[in-house]
Amino acid sequence: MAELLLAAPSEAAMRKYYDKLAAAGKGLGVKVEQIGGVFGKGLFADKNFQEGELVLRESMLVGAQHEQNKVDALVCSLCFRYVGSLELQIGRRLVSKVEETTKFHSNDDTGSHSGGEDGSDMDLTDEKEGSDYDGCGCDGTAKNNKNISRELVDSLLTGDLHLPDSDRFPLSPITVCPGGCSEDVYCSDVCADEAWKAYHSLLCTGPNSLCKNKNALMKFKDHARDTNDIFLVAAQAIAGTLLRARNLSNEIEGKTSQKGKEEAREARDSLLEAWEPFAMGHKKLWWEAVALPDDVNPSQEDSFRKQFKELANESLTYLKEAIYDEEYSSLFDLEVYGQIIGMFELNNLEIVVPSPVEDYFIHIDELPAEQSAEAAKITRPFLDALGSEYATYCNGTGFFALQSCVNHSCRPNAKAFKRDEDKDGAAVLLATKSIRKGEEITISYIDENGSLEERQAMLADYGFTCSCPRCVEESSMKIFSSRSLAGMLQP
Ligand SMILES: C[S@@+](CC[C@H](N)C(=O)[O-])C[C@H]1O[C@@H](n2cnc3c(N)ncnc32)[C@H](O)[C@@H]1O
Repeated sequence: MAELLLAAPSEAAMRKYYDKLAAAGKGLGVKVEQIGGVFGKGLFADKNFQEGELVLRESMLVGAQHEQNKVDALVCSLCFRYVGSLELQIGRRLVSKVEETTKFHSNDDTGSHSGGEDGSDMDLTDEKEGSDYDGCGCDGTAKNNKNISRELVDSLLTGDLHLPDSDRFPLSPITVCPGGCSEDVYCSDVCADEAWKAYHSLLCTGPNSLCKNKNALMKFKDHARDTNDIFLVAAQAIAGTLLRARNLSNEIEGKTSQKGKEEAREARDSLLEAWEPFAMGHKKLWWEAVALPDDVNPSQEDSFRKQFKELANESLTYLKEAIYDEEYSSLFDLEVYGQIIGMFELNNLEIVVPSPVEDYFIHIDELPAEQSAEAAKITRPFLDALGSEYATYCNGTGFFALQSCVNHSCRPNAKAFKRDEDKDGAAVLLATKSIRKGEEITISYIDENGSLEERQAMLADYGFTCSCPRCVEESSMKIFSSRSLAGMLQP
């Protein structure tokens, strides 16, 4: 049965799936076509696009914010929109800094802040001469930061301190997880409900979770956080497929009363249908897809790949303990797990959502001089305490049905670009030149300004040798010129 999940989909199945997406209004004006050869399938224009026009805006199928980014940005777990308030976003970031400072300067007498009575002209920092982070063992970027008191940070967290003009940057109030876990928050009931139905009901560690072994689930999550958070995205794919397959089976069961063999066939058909979005993605086993880092000796390649396989096996063992379902056992096959993660490795999109915190400080800076100076009396200490990290964005990784079909070109006609209205985790592509109906839509996975050799080296990390028209032209020019040179050198 696992072989069925691992098999490449037929062209007819592929066409049916992408036509279904088009009928559902996904990717208006584009279509997926089989190209063949090294290119596999690609995304094509189904109408003419002008330069600068939106080509694609698509929500992710599965995805997660990077674990280490969670303190920098509190976002909806489903759509990645910032939530809460600006004060909360800033306060959360500063808590960890205060903790770091307390840890490393626990013997310092930094005192409490000395503010004016009304708070309007107070010096909000706890800065002490020479008390910057220098030499405290924090990371390099923190060296520019200035200290701030825990009380002030708390006033941001509790909402007691309202920053000037922050209401111009409203964020959606936090919607908590319906399962009662504190790991995931949402921007609305709609997102909370969608995530719950799509995968979270099985991956929630809260009291209402449908996971049968929360202890194992917690171990699975800890393992992913300690090793590679791509496992968390893979778990969404497995849990989502499982939930969809169960629902489809229930629907069929409702229509028929046949038992035995028929039931087994229903389970298989439901699983294959539920697996469809992942069946379509370009895949390779993860431990075979990861590029060999420069610092690993090629003679060690086998053991390097074995370690990745072992890591995937550990992760899958925990996940199995947590949510295994005998009826859909093939979903928990190591090769299937390896293919899912490999698919993310080859197709994933790094998601970046610009921060309202950055927009806010820019806004304060750009206010008329007097207003800006007045506001800065309150905001400057927070900006100083945040240091260069004030502009840190939300980032994560996601898998998208249509965007994952876009091939690379060193002479692309589109680019991934977030417009002002794209303050979420959607994938957005804009045309960088006019694109005619029927033309393939391509983006550059790398900085395409380098030489042929530089580009090929960068693309080696993506696991393929580029065969785009520019590379083909430049390679043949190179062959031609080296042949001419050889001819000239011949006696
Ligand atoms: C994100 S996927 C693009 C969709 C893919 N062609 C498919 O069939 O699903 C990236 C993979 O497409 C292939 N590919 C994309 N651009 C290519 C290029 N310029 N030259 C050769 N292969 C390319 C490589 O196999 C690469 O790993």
